Amino acid sequence: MNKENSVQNTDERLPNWVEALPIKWKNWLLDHLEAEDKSPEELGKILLANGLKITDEELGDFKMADFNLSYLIDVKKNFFDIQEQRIRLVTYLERPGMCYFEDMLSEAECDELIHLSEQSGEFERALILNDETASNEIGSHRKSDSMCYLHGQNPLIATIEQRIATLVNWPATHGEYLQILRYQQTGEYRPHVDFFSSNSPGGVKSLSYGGQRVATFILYLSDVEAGGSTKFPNLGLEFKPKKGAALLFTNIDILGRPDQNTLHAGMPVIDGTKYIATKWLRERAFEIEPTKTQPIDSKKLKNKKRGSKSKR
Ligand SMILES: O=C(O)CCC(=O)C(=O)O
Ligand SMILES: [Fe+2]
Repeated sequence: MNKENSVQNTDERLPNWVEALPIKWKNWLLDHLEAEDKSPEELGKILLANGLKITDEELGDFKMADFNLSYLIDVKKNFFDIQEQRIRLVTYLERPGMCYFEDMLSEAECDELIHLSEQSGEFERALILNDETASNEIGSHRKSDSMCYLHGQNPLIATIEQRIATLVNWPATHGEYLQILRYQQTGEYRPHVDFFSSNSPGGVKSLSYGGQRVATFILYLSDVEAGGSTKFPNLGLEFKPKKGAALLFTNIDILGRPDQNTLHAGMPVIDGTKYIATKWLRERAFEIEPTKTQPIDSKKLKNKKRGSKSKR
């Protein structure tokens, strides 16, 4: 085949990321699309495995079009050694993509994160997004306190963000600020989904900050005497909080569409206090202006930004 022609005749139905490929790789891909029974995504993976370098921005819709659990985690492996921590992959589900890890954080890290968060004096009643008004409000179906940390705000946060990023092969910048939640007795988060709807003012506003929440990563910072599990009613699955463990689940299906099967709840705490940290992975880099931030209010985040600069 004439290489020049093959480039000009690019099939309009091909995903956008094909256009971003260097000419040599693009020709290879077009040739193989004709000759083999493989999708562009499968061929794209072969290119990546063979040394193709492409920026995250260019890769954007490739990730979305081909998003599944194996994109984030090599589930053949039983453990991952990252930053002197041996993280054990205990169990996983293909669809929706879900992984349960133990020893994601050490006991000392869990204790330090709880201590730092309590000491900050920043815990406030957690808010929920009102899809219609696009504002964040107190709601009876979310009863917990929350606070959050900016990217790399202190060495512990930087370490945890980097560990998550390495584990799931997703840049730390492409995630929301790490949120800490505290549920006291009777605290709960009734069934909800974490993805945003593109049909509501609230969803559209949230999507404008870095795109969809492609996955949720929950770190369990404490054991809880009774109650407090994370329950997926459509899947018949329930995870009890275990100090240092973590749960990863994808919020979109393999075609990039929000997955209703990810409906989940933080069940009422019956005895004890439940602390978790949540990192939502976004399609793109996440950075929001202090005045637009959620759930902490603007003044606090401004002070935090000043504070974190002077401390560094
Ligand atoms: O508390 C839990 O186990 C789940 C938390 C949760 O779903 C959330 O913060 O979005
Ligand atoms: Fe959630």
